[in-house]
Amino acid sequence: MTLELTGLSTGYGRTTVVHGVDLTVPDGGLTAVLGHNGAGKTTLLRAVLGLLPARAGTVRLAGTDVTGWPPHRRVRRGIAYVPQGQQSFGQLTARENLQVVADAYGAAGRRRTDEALNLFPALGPLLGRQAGLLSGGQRQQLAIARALVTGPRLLVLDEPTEGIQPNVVREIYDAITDLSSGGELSVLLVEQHIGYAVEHAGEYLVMTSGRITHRAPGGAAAVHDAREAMAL
Ligand SMILES: Nc1ncnc2c1ncn2[C@@H]1O[C@H](COP(=O)(O)OP(=O)(O)OP(=O)(O)O)[C@@H](O)[C@H]1O
Repeated sequence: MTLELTGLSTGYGRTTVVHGVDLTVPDGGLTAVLGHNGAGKTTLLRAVLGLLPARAGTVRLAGTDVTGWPPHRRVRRGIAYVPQGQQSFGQLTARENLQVVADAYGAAGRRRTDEALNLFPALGPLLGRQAGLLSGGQRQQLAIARALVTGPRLLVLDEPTEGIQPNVVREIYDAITDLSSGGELSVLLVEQHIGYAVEHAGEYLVMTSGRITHRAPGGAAAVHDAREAMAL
């Protein structure tokens, strides 16, 4: 599902944090937003989800202007959001974390649970373990798997590899790439760590102090330029 932001501004109280952002995630595409701490990346995602109102500009999903829509309506339209910090229900097992979502979707939920577990095979042996006892990387995989059980058409990921060891980062990116290359799911990704994100992105954007200061096609050859743009 395409996402198009035009001139999007948002913020908190009297402070505008995100200024006039133009961004597109094409159908089945992966767009990455890079930026240092405090650049406004999470704030941008909150406006995409409708958790913060737009102060200017528009948010379009599959061509529909959803700028005034509340979050639950956007979710019904097909957005799934995985916030920063590998959140899960810590007291529940990994299996129960998936089930609470799957139950709302009946047979489709069960089928999508199986698909998500195929995508993250490391979770299989851990299903009986309390989510709070999983490692950060395992919890992140569980959080993405749970989002997938909703059957999204646009997956919004906030720093999915923060604090996660490199081999697990690779597993997570392999899964994300599998998903977006299937053509049915679009991905909007926020990252501080550049390598994998730029390599896998169709387009990447650098955000500095709430503004997009650089944008270019992604790919392995683009990683060097992205690092330079981030260093400016
Ligand atoms: N709930 C809030 N109320 C007021 N200001 C906030 C709130 N959340 C974030 N901010 C401010 O908005 C600015 C952007 O924060 P944001 O979390 O969007 O940055 P970020 O690029 O996602 O950073 P990080 O990479 O550290 O997560 C910061 O100056 C931050 O202090």
